Amino acid sequence: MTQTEVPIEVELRGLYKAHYRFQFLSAAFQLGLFALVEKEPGLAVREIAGRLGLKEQPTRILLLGCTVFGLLRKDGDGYHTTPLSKPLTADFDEAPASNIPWEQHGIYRAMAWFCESLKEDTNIGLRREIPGTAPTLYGRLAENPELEATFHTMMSSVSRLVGAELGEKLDLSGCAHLLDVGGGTAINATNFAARWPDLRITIGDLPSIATAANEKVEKLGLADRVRAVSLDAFNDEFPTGCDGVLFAHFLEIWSPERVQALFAKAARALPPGGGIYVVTPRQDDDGTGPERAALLSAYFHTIASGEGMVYTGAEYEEWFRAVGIEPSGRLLLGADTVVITGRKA
Ligand SMILES: C[S@@+](CC[C@H](N)C(=O)[O-])C[C@H]1O[C@@H](n2cnc3c(N)ncnc32)[C@H](O)[C@@H]1O
Repeated sequence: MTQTEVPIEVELRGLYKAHYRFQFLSAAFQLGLFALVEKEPGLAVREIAGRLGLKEQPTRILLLGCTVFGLLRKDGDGYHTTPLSKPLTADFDEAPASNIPWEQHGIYRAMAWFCESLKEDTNIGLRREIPGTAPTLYGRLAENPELEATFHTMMSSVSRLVGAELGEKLDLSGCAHLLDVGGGTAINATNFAARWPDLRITIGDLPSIATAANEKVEKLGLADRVRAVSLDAFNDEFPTGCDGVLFAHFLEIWSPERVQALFAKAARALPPGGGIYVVTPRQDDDGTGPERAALLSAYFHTIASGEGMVYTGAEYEEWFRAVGIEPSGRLLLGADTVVITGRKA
């Protein structure tokens, strides 16, 4: 072992104690510790306890963990934020901060059912931990408005991260009317509408989301070109009249069979020459990464749907060909998102 190598026991501990790390992070964030210390650098234990409304010993425990994990720096008796915690001191509706409430309230307990979900080949985590009766997370969120708001705050912030780049880089010059399947609260649609002034967009999503999307689009004065309709992508045929179909952060939720059925539906709805655009987290064709593909795959399987995962570009392209769509390229966005494009022959 060289001087710089981490002993195997320590590396393993990082994995089997990972849940403690998250709880320090989450508790400090929920209590407003990072924002407080950013505003008043150098506060000592007793002052922090007073400001947070905690007793002194629990405060010491929290500060100890935050210091150990590099979230705070202790200088004399005073605490300071670090580059790691600074992004968590403001902009709570933006990533990375927006991820923490969702991980705490939506994911954390449910992911403890990962092994059972693998064995049963379905989303046991959702069934055991998220109240309601719907078989997928999206249906169950409609039964839990507070959690639904937490999810959409997180999802919108993630979409905004890649959305601006997507709006800039994806060439929709040949598209007159785009169908945005599972389009959510119109983040992508509003970016595209701004970039392509002649483009019309129809968002198809579940009823409560379509209503929220229309409210947003109206506020932005885009209602003449962007409309959301209630669409159950699996049980309804796609609206006709579109010459492009977008699936953004949607297909990885579902099984290969369902993805192929959606591609067949898209191919039926498109005219010859029509475009198809799949925006998805990237999995390398050789199945070795990246890390985000593994994390999201576990989430889709254990919680979101019990049937999806992050698929490779090669799989999507094979499924395109099976329904008469010719793959036309891959566009990388940020570190780990890809747009896979195709054209109906
Ligand atoms: C992960 S979000 C992606 C939202 C948006 N496309 C984006 O990139 O931000 C998945 C979306 O699929 C919608 N959805 C789930 N099941 C659906 C179904 N059966 N038909 C249509 N939309 C559905 C959800 O309501 C949610 O808005």
